[in-house]
Amino acid sequence: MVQEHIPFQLQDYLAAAAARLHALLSPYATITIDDKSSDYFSRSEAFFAVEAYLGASPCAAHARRLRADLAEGADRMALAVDDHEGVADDFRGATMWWRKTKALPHTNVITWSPRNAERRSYRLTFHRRHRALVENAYLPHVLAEGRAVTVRNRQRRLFTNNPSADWAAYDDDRVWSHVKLEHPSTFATLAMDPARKQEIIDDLDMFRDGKDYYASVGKPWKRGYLLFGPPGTGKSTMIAAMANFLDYDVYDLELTAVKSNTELRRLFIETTGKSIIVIEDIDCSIDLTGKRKKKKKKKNKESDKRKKMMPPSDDDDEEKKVTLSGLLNFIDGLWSACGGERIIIFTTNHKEKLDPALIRRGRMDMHIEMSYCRFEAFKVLAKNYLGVEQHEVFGEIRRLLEEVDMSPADVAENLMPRSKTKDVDACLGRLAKALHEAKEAALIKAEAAAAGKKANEGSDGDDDSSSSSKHDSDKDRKDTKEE
Ligand SMILES: Nc1ncnc2c1ncn2[C@@H]1O[C@H](COP(=O)(O)OP(=O)(O)OP(=O)(O)O)[C@@H](O)[C@H]1O
Repeated sequence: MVQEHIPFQLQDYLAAAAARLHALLSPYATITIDDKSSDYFSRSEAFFAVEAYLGASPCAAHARRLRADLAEGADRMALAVDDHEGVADDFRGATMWWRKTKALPHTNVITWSPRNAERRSYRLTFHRRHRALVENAYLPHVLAEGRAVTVRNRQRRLFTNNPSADWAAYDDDRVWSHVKLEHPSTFATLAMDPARKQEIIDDLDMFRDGKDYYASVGKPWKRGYLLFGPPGTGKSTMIAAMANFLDYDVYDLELTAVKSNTELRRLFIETTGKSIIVIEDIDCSIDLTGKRKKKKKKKNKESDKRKKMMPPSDDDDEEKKVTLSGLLNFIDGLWSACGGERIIIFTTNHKEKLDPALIRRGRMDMHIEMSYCRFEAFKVLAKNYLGVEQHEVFGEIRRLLEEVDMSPADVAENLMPRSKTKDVDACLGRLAKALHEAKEAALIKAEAAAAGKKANEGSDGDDDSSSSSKHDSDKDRKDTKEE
């Protein structure tokens, strides 16, 4: 055992002596960037930034040996300099030499994972007189460019939660599955009031660049948005536009598949930064009447006793279910513990059904109403679907959209060309016709409702008499009984 150590110690000693001698004589300096960060277990961000920078830099064109890798979900291969290959990069008249090295560990070191068996690093060599340039300008430039390349190559993902019963079926106990996020919606194609749209874009911009601001005011770096409005007004479309704008992943949380607050916690912990967590139709996903249920439970002591004698099951254990308070806890506390840069979005068609605690500012910071299509929103759709910004029927459509509530989804469907030869007149005419029909239908409905109300008022009077006659007959029966 001792004998085995000697050659390595000697090797290390000789290597260190040679390095000292080289440093004394050579006019060059070197900087080494390892693939493991100082805690050894996590990946070094600097290493991957250098890798991405060199792979995309024109200097890589001179490298003879490159490595291609297809990152998970990426569209095209990313190139990187291969092991033991060197490239020269020119920066403000100074030459920077990069070499990628790979070191095998000493054979008597036991590694816990094959991935840790090899250590790679990039070694940067430069003339000593460029030391300040390298430290103050070149390395920050490599880091910024490398990060930008990584973001450009990154394929965004749409995650959905696996039912907990399936978690054990995956090797790595995966709680989320994902597909590529390819929704084409952007703020340019989103039809809504332009001023409101700009407000949302500014808010997202502020959030994305607000790391230091959030830290300075002592708030976790997260933001909540509540999207509410009738069906087809673009709530899901807005989420996709936000994700595309921010370049974030989306976690679509199906709350009805989550059995307990514990599972909910696990799902949240496993989300990553730069992501949007979405709970659609929140009013249908969770029982917002937790308090009332508890009261009911207290009253029902008999059934509780019976339940205790049965084997425990998740289904009938109220405490184990996802509760409003579980959700509130998660929003408030948990994610400050699992890193920042997360957005949470709730959508609902019925804002009034939501518990005020769930949507108060601080939890849902911005409430965004997605409403029926008005003229400004229509203009966006007309431009997107038909490429027109002006037309003689615009005036008529404007008037109708002020009188009729039609969702952007319905307007878009009417504007959609039915053949490859885009017949603008036909599409706009179809929309105008649909709006006229909707207006008429609304009138008829209003008239029917008014007539119904009138009839009700009339029959209310009758009802009174019937209830009084019912009362009389009840009284008669009672009297008969007493007799
Ligand atoms: N504001 C909008 N801008 C552009 N397109 C829209 C808009 N609203 C709806 N659409 C179109 O209608 C379709 C349906 O809209 P979306 O699913 O976003 O509505 P939603 O409000 O989420 O509906 P639901 O409440 O039923 O889930 C979208 O695919 C899109 O083509």
